[in-house]
Amino acid sequence: MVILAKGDHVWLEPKTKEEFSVAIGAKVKFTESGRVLVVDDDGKEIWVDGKRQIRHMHTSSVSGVEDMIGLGDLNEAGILRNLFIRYMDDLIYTYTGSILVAVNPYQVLSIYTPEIIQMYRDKKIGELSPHIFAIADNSYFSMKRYQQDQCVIISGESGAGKTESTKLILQFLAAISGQHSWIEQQILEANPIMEAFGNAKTIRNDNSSRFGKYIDIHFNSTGSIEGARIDQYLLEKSRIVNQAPDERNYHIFYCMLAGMSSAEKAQFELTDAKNYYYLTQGKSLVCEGRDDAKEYANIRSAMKVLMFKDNEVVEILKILASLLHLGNIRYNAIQVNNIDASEILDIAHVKKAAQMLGVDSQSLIDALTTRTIFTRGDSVTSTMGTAASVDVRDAFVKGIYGRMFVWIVDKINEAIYKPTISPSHYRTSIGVLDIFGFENFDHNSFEQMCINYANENLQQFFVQHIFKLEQEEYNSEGINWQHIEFVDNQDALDLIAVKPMNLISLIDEESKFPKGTDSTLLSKLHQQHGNNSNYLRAKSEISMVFGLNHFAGVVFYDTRGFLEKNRDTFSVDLIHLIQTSSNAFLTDLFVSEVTMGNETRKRAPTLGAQFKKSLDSLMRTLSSCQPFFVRCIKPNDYKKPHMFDRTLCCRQLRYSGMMETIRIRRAGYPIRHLFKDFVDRYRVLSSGILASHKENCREASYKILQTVLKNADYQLGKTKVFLKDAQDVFLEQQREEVMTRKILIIQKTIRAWAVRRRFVQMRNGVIVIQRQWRAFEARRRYKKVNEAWLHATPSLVPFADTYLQLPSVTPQNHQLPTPCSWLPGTSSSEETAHCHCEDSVWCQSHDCQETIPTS
Ligand SMILES: Nc1ncnc2c1ncn2[C@@H]1O[C@H](COP(=O)(O)OP(=O)(O)OP(=O)(O)O)[C@@H](O)[C@H]1O
Repeated sequence: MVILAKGDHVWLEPKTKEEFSVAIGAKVKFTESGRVLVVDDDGKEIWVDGKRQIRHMHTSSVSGVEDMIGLGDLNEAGILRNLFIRYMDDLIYTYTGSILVAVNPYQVLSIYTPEIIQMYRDKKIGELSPHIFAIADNSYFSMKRYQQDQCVIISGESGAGKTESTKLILQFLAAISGQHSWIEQQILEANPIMEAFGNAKTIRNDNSSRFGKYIDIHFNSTGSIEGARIDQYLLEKSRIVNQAPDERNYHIFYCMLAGMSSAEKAQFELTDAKNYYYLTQGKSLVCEGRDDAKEYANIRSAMKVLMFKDNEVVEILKILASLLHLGNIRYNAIQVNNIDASEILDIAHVKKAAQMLGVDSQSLIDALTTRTIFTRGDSVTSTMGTAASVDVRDAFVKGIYGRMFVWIVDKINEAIYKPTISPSHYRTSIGVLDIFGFENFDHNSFEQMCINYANENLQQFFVQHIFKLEQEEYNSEGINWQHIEFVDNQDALDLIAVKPMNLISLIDEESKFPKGTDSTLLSKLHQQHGNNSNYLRAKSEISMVFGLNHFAGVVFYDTRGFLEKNRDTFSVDLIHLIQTSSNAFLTDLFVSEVTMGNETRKRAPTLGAQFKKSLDSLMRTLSSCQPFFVRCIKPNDYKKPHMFDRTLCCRQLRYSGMMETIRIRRAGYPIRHLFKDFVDRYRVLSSGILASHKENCREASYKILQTVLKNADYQLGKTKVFLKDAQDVFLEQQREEVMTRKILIIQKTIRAWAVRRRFVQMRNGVIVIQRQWRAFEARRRYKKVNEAWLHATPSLVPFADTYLQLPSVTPQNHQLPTPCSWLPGTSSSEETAHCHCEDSVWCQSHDCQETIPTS
């Protein structure tokens, strides 16, 4: 066990090694033989004996640092603790090199005021405390200075604060770049619209974005905003027809029903939210802290700012209303010619939906309850059971909403995107990517695979960038870095989407194959990739699951529903129905399908292919930019301030790829000290080295390294010493040993000095007491003798001459003998002092021969 003293900070290894358990920080409260009492960071008191691993905490981890690259304990535990102690002090932002880690405060902090925006203007990263504004400012500064496009990649899991961070960056850029122009206003106003149609209340986040987005802000040569462009990715469509308990559908539905006037509601034949099946499955109609009616007014005014025409808004509302009416359709199971079929009992909802969609009610009923199959030019119509009918209806609704969402984003882009006038038109941009983080749920489906594929791409991009940064530092310091290796995830990417017969292409192929099912897909995947180390087969043969070894861990995907989700199309009957629609807005949404006719399934690009295409384009854009990374961390699942769930945070840190930064640094020379700091800290290890300001620090550092590490694999750059972890640990140990020895000498000397000083004080005190006491005694005796003499002499005087041969003495001329030299008022610096009194009578009565110590 390490030697510990009260007040020492230590790392306490977890008792059991679970996936996300890491060492916790603790402070020694009490020590006794063989065990110590510590108080850990959660406030728990624990007795630790030799059985539990405990190690010293690096001084940098004790009170936290603003840039975690400077942490001596640059590992998960160190990072976690650093974030924890800062978070508890409301310091939600921390750097890891150039990466900003933002922990969601779940409270409004006064750190985003206009004054703070001004404060962060033209400041380098690290000049002020870490802040999202510092990232925004640096991207703006780099863009202007290097005339290069920039991007900020914001990632994190749901509720971690990505959308808030995106908004803050936009707010900062609008504030510092512009003159409060119309275009800035339009860009900022795009957000409420996108949030209304793409955000919803989930159990993790009351305002969860259910799509990914990339907002590219364009600047002119003077650095003013001249436009923007928004790309959206993978809207969660299943939410429109299905909500988990305590969750809501997209905000727009509730806002619309809460904010519409009665006349407007009557126009769309709408009532209250509680009356719609699509809005009530989660049994959560309201969202705490959100005023849906007020939001509706904001959305409408934002739509005005973004040039949505009144009739377009009406068409959107009409479509939304039609979806709600479609959701209320109930099916009844029946048999037609002994075949399962379904019928719609209450056709009032159908009528309302048909009216809004501009189609004939009976055609709508037919499209929702029957299916047409085309074989060799012939068509056969068959009935559908209730389950199939519900699926068709839901697919219809999802298809309409999904396309309308794309239309709305396009409409926003129409207002805010200004195409370049000529090839010589100067334009640079800052893109902000707010994208779903890595997902691994109990049940993962096709969407999770796409999301995780996107994250694999971003991880690859991130790792390459970080590695590049490392290389840049090594180059600028003149360090040889050739042998540094880093783990990249190219194999996983190859498996998912790059190499021939990759997963996405196999899924695509099977989606287009008429007899393709989820089972046939799974057996093809097994067959093709069964031997790939990144591909995992489920243990049970009947399981519909396969696993992928992602950079952040293994995820198992359930293939049930894969093909249907990937096809992302709906029945030919519905396409035909739309073709007949008098609602131009609706037919416009389906223009590509309508022109494709019966070939939809074969020719329409699948969801996987679309996603891959847009992701490839995104990656190309990002690759041409100078990137900044913001990793948002959700501190707890309860949306509460000052609550830090270590396991949850550890998982996010691992998934965020931050550990990869650490791994890359570890592969090289992770520990760097400026020469000056190195000399000041380790000069005790080599004799004859003075304080840094009196030395040539590079030479002094080399001398120290030679003394302690001899010719080990360390390097000296131009300004820093580059060390391996183990070397740093060894140096620290050596320093501790030397310091312990020196401290012992200092302690010994100080203790001896203190004891000696106390002894001398006491001895001097004793002498004073002795002296005073003896003086007092002497004076008392003298007085007694004197009095006795005075009494005795008058009675003896008459007989003096006759009987006694005494000198003639009278009371009048009587003189006292002189006191001894050691009486008060006399002093001597000699070792011993003797009485020098000449009066023998007096001296004998005072033991004048006694030796008196004087020091
Ligand atoms: N910097 C912040 N200051 C105050 N509150 C914040 C901050 N960041 C996030 N929050 C709070 O956390 C909530 C969730 O944040 P946000 O919507 O940005 O998460 P997200 O990562 O975008 O989630 P999702 O992926 O579900 O969209 C916000 O509604 C807000 O209440």
